[in-house]
Amino acid sequence: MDLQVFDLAVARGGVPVLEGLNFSLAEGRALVLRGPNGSGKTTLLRTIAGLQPALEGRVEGAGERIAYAAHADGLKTALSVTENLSFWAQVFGKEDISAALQGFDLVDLAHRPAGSLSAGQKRRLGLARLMVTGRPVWVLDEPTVSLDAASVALFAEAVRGHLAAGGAALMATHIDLGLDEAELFDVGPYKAKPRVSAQDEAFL
Ligand SMILES: Nc1ncnc2c1ncn2[C@@H]1O[C@H](COP(=O)(O)OP(=O)(O)OP(=O)(O)O)[C@@H](O)[C@H]1O
Repeated sequence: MDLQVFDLAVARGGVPVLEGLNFSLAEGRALVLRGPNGSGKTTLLRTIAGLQPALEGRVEGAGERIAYAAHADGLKTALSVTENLSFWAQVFGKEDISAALQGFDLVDLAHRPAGSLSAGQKRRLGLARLMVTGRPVWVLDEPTVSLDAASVALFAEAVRGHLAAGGAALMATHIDLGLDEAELFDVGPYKAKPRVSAQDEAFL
């Protein structure tokens, strides 16, 4: 099932930021949102993830098919790496966390409390959670923040594996992930519709 966006308009803080968006994302495909700071990528991803309502239009193939990773890591600091992943696996009705531990090079950190990890290690753990959700559509907001080059490569490999298994990924990122198979989607600035007063209307 494709993720599909039809004539979508999204707003942040009550202010429209993007409109007229149409795209679809098929199984096995990745789509990278590009656009300058403040152009509305986060707002779009939040809307697709169901965290805020659309202003106009609709999204299909989302809902419970989505695993969303945002700027906030959402980790439980007192729990170990293993406990964090097991907790999330349970939430999604899964058990096996070994692929996630290995995929994000967390085996040697397995017993460390999440709160004691470095920024990049925390980010790796946050992204590893995607792998234990079993959800097919990964929606990722700036997934590589704090990651070094080796960790970016691990992340790209995890996305590749997800796509190969029939998953899909929609992400906003300013860096080149080296995912040649990813398509690009440029989000443009919102163009406010001209306001026409009743007086002007008389002349139209
Ligand atoms: N909580 C908020 N309340 C009001 N306006 C907000 C809020 N968060 C963001 N905005 C504004 O909404 C617009 C879109 O922001 P958004 O975070 O979606 O952009 P972005 O493309 O993800 O930016 P970046 O590349 O910097 O992460 C910006 O003008 C921003 O200032």
